[in-house]
Amino acid sequence: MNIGLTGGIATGKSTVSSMLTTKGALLVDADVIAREVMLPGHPVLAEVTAHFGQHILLEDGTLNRKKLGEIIFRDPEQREALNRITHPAIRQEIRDRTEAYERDYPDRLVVADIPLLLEAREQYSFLEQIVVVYVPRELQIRRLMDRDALTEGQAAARLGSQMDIEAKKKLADIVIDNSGTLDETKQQVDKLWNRMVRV
Ligand SMILES: CC(C)(COP(=O)(O)OP(=O)(O)OC[C@H]1O[C@@H](n2cnc3c(N)ncnc32)[C@H](O)[C@@H]1O)[C@@H](O)C(=O)NCCC(=O)NCCS
Ligand SMILES: Nc1ncnc2c1ncn2[C@@H]1O[C@H](COP(=O)(O)OP(=O)(O)OP(=O)(O)O)[C@@H](O)[C@H]1O
Repeated sequence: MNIGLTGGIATGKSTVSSMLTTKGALLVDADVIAREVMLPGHPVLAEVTAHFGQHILLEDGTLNRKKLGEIIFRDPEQREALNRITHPAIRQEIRDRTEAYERDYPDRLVVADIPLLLEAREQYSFLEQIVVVYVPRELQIRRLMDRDALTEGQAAARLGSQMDIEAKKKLADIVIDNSGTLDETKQQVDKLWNRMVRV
């Protein structure tokens, strides 16, 4: 039993996924996997460095995330190049971990938190229900600016790197509206839980 949890940048996926894990769900987090493939020694980081150059590394050989982010959030061609290198490995790992959890824990709900799920829906056909965590664009920009101390321009560039949140909402099986209080979001999460998990 699984769900794919998605939304736009800073719409509240982590907030919702932690509410679900508190209730007993198992989490597969695409951002965590994306960080793992960028660790020194991983072949994906080697390929990224071969494409972008040594200057995207810090002196200790780890990825300079700020620098790579500055390149790929403003240049669509470079972003696509990065996606072509990183996404196949990230997707495979998400699928392997989701299926392993389902096999080992058949009674638990497995939540795969994947920011770019709907940008590549056909690659994620193993996910049963798509849950979109939604807030209107203006609130998304404001929360992103506050959380990551970004200017409005930087925040808008990040939003522009992803499918629009209104389009994602239309593709959802289930929508969680996170524009209210955390308590209001929690109530929707409880409802989703009761619908998915037979206790
Ligand atoms: C570019 C990188 C180094 C920037 O790192 P940084 O620490 O600043 O951001 P972080 O990794 O926390 O990502 C924050 C959010 O940005 C968005 N985002 C990240 N990469 C992308 C991308 N290629 N396209 C669109 N949005 C993206 C996601 O919503 C993500 O949740 C990093 O995001 C990265 O390695 N991206 C490539 C892998 C990827 O696509 N990850 C996202 C989904 S699996
Ligand atoms: N209902 C809410 N009310 C107020 N602030 C909220 C609410 N939900 C989330 N936030 C805040 O908004 C920001 C974005 O939330 P969160 O980090 O969960 O988003 P995300 O979708 O996981 O982001 P990313 O795409 O970058 O991984 C955080 O600073 C979080 O504390």
